[in-house]
Amino acid sequence: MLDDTTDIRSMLKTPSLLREDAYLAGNWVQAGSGKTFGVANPARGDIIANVADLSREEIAQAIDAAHAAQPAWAAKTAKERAQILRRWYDLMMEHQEDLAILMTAEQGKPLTESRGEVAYGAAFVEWFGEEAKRVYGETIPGHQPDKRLTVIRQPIGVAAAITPWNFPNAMIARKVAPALAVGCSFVVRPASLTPLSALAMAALAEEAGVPKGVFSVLPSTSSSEAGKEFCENPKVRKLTFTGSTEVGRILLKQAADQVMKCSMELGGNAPFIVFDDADLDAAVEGAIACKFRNNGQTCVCANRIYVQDGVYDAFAEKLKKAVENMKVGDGLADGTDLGPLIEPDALEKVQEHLDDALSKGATVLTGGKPHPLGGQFFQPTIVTGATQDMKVSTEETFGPFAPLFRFKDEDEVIALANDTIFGLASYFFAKDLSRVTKVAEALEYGIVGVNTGIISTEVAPFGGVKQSGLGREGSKFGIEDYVEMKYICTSV
Ligand SMILES: NC(=O)C1=CN([C@@H]2O[C@H](COP(=O)(O)OP(=O)(O)OC[C@H]3O[C@@H](n4cnc5c(N)ncnc54)[C@H](OP(=O)(O)O)[C@@H]3O)[C@@H](O)[C@H]2O)C=CC1
Ligand SMILES: O=C(O)[C@H](O)CS(=O)(=O)O
Repeated sequence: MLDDTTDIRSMLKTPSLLREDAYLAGNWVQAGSGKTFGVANPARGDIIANVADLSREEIAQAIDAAHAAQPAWAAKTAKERAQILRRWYDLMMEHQEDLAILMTAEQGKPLTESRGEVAYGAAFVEWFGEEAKRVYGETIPGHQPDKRLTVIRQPIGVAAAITPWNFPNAMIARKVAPALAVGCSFVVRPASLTPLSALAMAALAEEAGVPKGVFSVLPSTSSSEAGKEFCENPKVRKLTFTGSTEVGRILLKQAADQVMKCSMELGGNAPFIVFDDADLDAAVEGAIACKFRNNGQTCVCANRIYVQDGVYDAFAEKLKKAVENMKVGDGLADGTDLGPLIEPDALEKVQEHLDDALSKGATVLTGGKPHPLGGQFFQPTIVTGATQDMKVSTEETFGPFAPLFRFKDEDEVIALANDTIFGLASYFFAKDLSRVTKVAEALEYGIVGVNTGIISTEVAPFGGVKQSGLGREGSKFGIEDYVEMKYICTSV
């Protein structure tokens, strides 16, 4: 374990961005119970902050405030809301370094990735500030001479969000930005492992002029209590969740009682396919980016790597060389490519998938055990001889584990790739135009990366099919989940 416990606050240009109070109805408050919970640095093990641990009653107070503040926020013009969102974007980018340091300190990803995530999250705020001004309606030719038909789109009301630890800024920004853009109010309960990024975002939103009550960040250790309040409180009109499919199911069941509008960004199990006509160097570059971003802790990362027989050995050798060049270490240290896993359970999951693969005939090509740094560090690992009966074929590893599968032809690999309950992201590398067209159409996924391992951008619709989710986030489509369509039939 690294023993450097440099105080994170001293690393910040604006130390006040490290907030330990909750942001509730426009006020910075401690929990009424006085309870707090520790936020650990996954690389060093030390506690870097003690954050207010709100009760369900306090979460309900934030919902009341959001409900009271929403009409005035919606009554602002789209341009007025857009200007505040633009100011928020500018502030996030002005404080990018501090937000990145806070993110690496609480989540572990390398500082370079944290900087990228801050810019990615801010880009949603910028994008939806612009989209705010384009929430158009329609007129429809009347069905009778005296009828005038119009369709308008209005903000749905109070939106409530539960977000994961792996992208503690962008997963909130991807939700709060469209919500505020159209005139909704928004409350979020961030993952208890990573509340600091969310609280820093709130501090900048407050500075940007988001009115009191319109946006609340509600840290708590009882995620189930927060989820129940969000699903059962009649003032909440919309639930948006990013996290595992398992928890998504729980929330959907809870939300059913109120027939609540839900957006679900859930788990994945991405296939990454290398055909024999692929540019192998590009495929290796794509595999590194896709598999090892955030140390493999992303829902869109390659979970299964399928390589056509003719290029299997060449690809494996090239990938091995690239992986062995990656530096494992503290995300705050220069040159780190791979940080720690978020918590001990995550390391155990990687070990479990590795052990299962080895027990079923796989062979370690590189890595294959916890890293000498100890703690939550694990060696980036490649195994060959992976087969469809292994756990990694049905479960998300969420770590630096790359299993290589062989395949013979297109039909075989499409069947293998689609053989999962998930359908979020998929990737393949090939040159033949006919093959690219056919395979992209045949993959049962919400997202297909062709000759690239990174697909994430605010301008495109992000989301899954099958049990990877409901709805889309980002792009012009992302705003739909925060408006209700109203049909007006006027007799003249
Ligand atoms: N499709 C997508 O865009 C994404 C999907 N994911 C998926 O999420 C998983 C990893 O993230 P992880 O955070 O561990 O996922 P979890 O689903 O365990 O947690 C996600 C969030 O839900 C909260 N939560 C857990 N149980 C409940 C409950 N019963 N009611 C309400 N909230 C609850 C957690 O709180 P706490 O942890 O504080 O207890 C956390 O804030 C992977 O499967 C990954 O693929 C992650 C990110 C993006
Ligand atoms: O949680 C995730 O894994 C993110 O949705 C991935 S991305 O949007 O950063 O690609």
